[in-house]
Amino acid sequence: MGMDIVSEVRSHGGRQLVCKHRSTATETEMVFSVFLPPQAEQGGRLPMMWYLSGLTCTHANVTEKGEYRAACAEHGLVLVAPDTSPRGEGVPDDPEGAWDFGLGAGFYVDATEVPWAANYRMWSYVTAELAALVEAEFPVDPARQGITGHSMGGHGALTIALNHPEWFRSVSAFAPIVAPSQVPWGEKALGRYLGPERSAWRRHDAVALIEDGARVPELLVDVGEADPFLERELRPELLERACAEAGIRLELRRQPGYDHSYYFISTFMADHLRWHAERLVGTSN
Ligand SMILES: N[C@@H](CCC(=O)N[C@@H](CSC=O)C(=O)NCC(=O)O)C(=O)O
Repeated sequence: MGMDIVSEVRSHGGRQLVCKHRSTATETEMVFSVFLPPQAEQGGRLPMMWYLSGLTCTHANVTEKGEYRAACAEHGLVLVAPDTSPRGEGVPDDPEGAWDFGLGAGFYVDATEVPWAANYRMWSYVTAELAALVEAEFPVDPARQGITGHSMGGHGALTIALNHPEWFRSVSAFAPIVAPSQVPWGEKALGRYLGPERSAWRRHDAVALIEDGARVPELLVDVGEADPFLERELRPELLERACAEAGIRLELRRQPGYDHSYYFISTFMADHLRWHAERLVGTSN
């Protein structure tokens, strides 16, 4: 373990860091960002949020455009934003250079297929390696974690939480891909990373996980009604139906006029963080 701080800036009374480390999961150097709110300077361990990003993103998209720091400082939340794939020399990419697979598109799975399996291990990277590194390096309370994400990262947040509900007290998503097995982005990615046997995809598909019995108590999901990906790739109605049948409390908010961009995400970011803070802050184990 171990990491280097690449940059540090003061913001909202706290510290915005960008860090890098050598990952044993992906066998590459990985970069992530961490916001430490002002409360981190008072000692003690703080509740933390994971933000998982979408296709084409690095840690930088949400760090620069997500507008989360004021809310994190208000509520005393640490926010960690990982990259979305391994990168660097020798890491394979989509053969056609498409933006929905390969670099920037790790889909939060551990690939089993050649040539992806060597580096595309974002499930292990986020859930085990980075989680342990963050706990070792920063004043976070692992008993008070929330998770959110956008689009492919919303898929990651939902599937990680549904596989490990005991790790998270709160789960939300912005415009998530809720059923990758049933949409073009997901069929392409899961087919290539995990192979053609669709039963192996189910633990990486939020709707399939719920159909198979996975449970979280409640979910907050925002989607934009003007999102060009809504009907073909995101399909929130499938999550709505699965949650209704499973008895999961889903607050699905269809936001009129909003698209898929960080203009949408940043509009509702403070609202999500307040919702998480209500479940994370001021409570003990
Ligand atoms: N081709 C475009 C569109 C890619 C895009 O919209 N990416 C989204 C995530 S989509 C699902 O996971 C995104 O977050 N983009 C980054 C941003 O800063 O907006 C492109 O290449 O940009």
